[in-house]
Amino acid sequence: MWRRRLSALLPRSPCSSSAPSSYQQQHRHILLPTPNEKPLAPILLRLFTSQAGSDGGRPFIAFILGGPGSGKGTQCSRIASDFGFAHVSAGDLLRNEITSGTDQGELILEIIREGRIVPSEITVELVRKAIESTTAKRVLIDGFPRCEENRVAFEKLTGTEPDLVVFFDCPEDLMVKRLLGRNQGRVDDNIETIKKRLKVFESLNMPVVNYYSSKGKAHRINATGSADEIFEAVRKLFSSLRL
Ligand SMILES: Nc1ncnc2c1ncn2[C@@H]1O[C@H](COP(=O)(O)OP(=O)(O)O)[C@@H](O)[C@H]1O
Ligand SMILES: O=c1ccn([C@@H]2O[C@H](COP(=O)(O)OP(=O)(O)O)[C@@H](O)[C@H]2O)c(=O)[nH]1
Ligand SMILES: [Mg+2]
Repeated sequence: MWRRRLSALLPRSPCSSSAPSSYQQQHRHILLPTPNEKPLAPILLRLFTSQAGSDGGRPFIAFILGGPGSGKGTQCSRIASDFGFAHVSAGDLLRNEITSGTDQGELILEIIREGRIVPSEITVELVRKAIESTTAKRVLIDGFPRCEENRVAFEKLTGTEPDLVVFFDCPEDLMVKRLLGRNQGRVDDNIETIKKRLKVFESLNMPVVNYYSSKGKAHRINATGSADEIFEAVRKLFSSLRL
């Protein structure tokens, strides 16, 4: 099921930026069913949980979403060590392509430098391979899908949907502050690129969160406290899963 041809499956609309409407900007939290830190659909969740991670089938898959600097990577490391998940960071997979100097590395660097979204053909393949090559029964996909086209491409290629989606909700000023203090020498952690990434987040990432919210799969976590405080909410959510 993982080996269908991706180019034939991609939807027509690419992941290009378009400005969010002022309604979307002002009401993005309302688009989520109920802002809370509890599972929105425990019954559905159990249903999916029982289908994943067993008998050589696919692992349990959790998409971890949120704006740049919302703390996805930080919380994923903690979930991985406390709940036995493999941590697949889409951004790290793309950066590995750059550092290993693959054919697509230059294109990826250019796109990341500009805060845009790498074509689905590239990212979905990297994510699929990472999921396939892990022996873990539970996998966190950190920072993917980044747009509706990514989501559709992933779901068609793999024939599967995530079992769980976590959305780290954080105000922009806090995300900017964290990114400017990240100090990892990233080409995209400068104020010009950060502004572009925030626009891309609102216009292209949020529709993915809203899509999964409408299906009762997305769980909003308030990402404003300390990393410890946020992880308390995360721990509650993951403890409630039947893994
Ligand atoms: N709750 C928090 N409070 C303060 N700083 C944080 C918190 N969570 C993460 N950070 C820091 O903010 C920066 C961005 O966090 P990171 O986990 O890389 O976010 P993301 O993967 O969403 O971009 C990092 O330097 C990280 O150490
Ligand atoms: O599925 C993905 C994940 C990342 N990126 C690119 O990689 C950058 C860094 O992503 P990462 O998730 O590492 O950034 P974070 O949100 O964690 O700061 C993004 O801005 C995009 O340019 C992408 O195109 N598709
Ligand atoms: Mg990250």
